[in-house]
Amino acid sequence: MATIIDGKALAAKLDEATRKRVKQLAEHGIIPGLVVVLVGDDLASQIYVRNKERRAKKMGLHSIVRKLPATITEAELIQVIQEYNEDTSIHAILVQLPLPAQINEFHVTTAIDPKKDVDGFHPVNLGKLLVNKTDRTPIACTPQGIMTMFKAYHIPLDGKRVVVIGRSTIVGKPMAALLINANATVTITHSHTHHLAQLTREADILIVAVGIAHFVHATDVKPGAVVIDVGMDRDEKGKLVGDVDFTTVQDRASYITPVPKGVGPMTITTLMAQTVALAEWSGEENG
Ligand SMILES: Nc1nc2c(c(=O)[nH]1)N[C@@H](CN(C=O)c1ccc(C(=O)N[C@@H](CCC(=O)O)C(=O)O)cc1)CN2
Repeated sequence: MATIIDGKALAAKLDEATRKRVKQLAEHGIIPGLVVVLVGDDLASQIYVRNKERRAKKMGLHSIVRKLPATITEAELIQVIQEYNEDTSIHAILVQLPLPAQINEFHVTTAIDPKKDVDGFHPVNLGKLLVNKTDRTPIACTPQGIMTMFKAYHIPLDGKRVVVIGRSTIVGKPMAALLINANATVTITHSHTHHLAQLTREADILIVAVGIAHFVHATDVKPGAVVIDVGMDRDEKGKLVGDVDFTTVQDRASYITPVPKGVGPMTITTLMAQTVALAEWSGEENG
């Protein structure tokens, strides 16, 4: 039976450390400022943004949620981002994804000042990650949160075979770069990958970010593998479930993340920590 990686408990522990850093910054008159831009009325995004706002306030951050209509043009949205690029009380800018179809995600993420890009999606920050120059560089929160889980649970990466299912900019690609930088042997797979199960069955660590409920079954997993579930799906009864069939896979894996209370809380915790880091880095530059 696998050890369940408790993302919620780990997140609470890390939040404590971040809260201490917020207090230290306050002694220097700095309150880390985070703006979350929410475009449109996607229900899941509204929930995630509300959770982020709650956590930010609990941490003592200066938190703004900027809600914009689904009909906004790309140029108007970029103008809003520029407003926050110039606002010295804001250290971190996050545009909640997905965006409405008329807006090009790349244009929007590129409009964010790389020094305020708390999501790490700006090409400058992604590029630094790729060349393993990550000092003072924000990194995509979900993959970074997963790396923190590996460290906390003493899961070795050096020389391990890792299979990532999913090639998104939010998870798959930065996850692969982080793992390569940690000397793992990484295979990224996606919807066009042939014979996927052959690959997943060879993985020491399997990271699943595909967006399909219970996509991975016990027979897809190597006995003793570490299984990380990034999915946030609904089953036929509307219950929140992951991309991994937890009930059967937990008997085969050595470690497994649940959904909820696995990777999700670590994403928000990493967002808080990175907001504080951006404020610290900006304070060092200005002081
Ligand atoms: N700009 C970004 N947009 C999106 C990101 C992102 O990292 N940056 N990631 C996802 C959504 N996401 C954060 O925005 C996110 C999703 C879920 C959770 C979470 O804590 N989930 C809970 C369950 C919540 C529930 O009950 O619905 C859990 O797993 O326990 C955190 C963050 C897409 N957009």
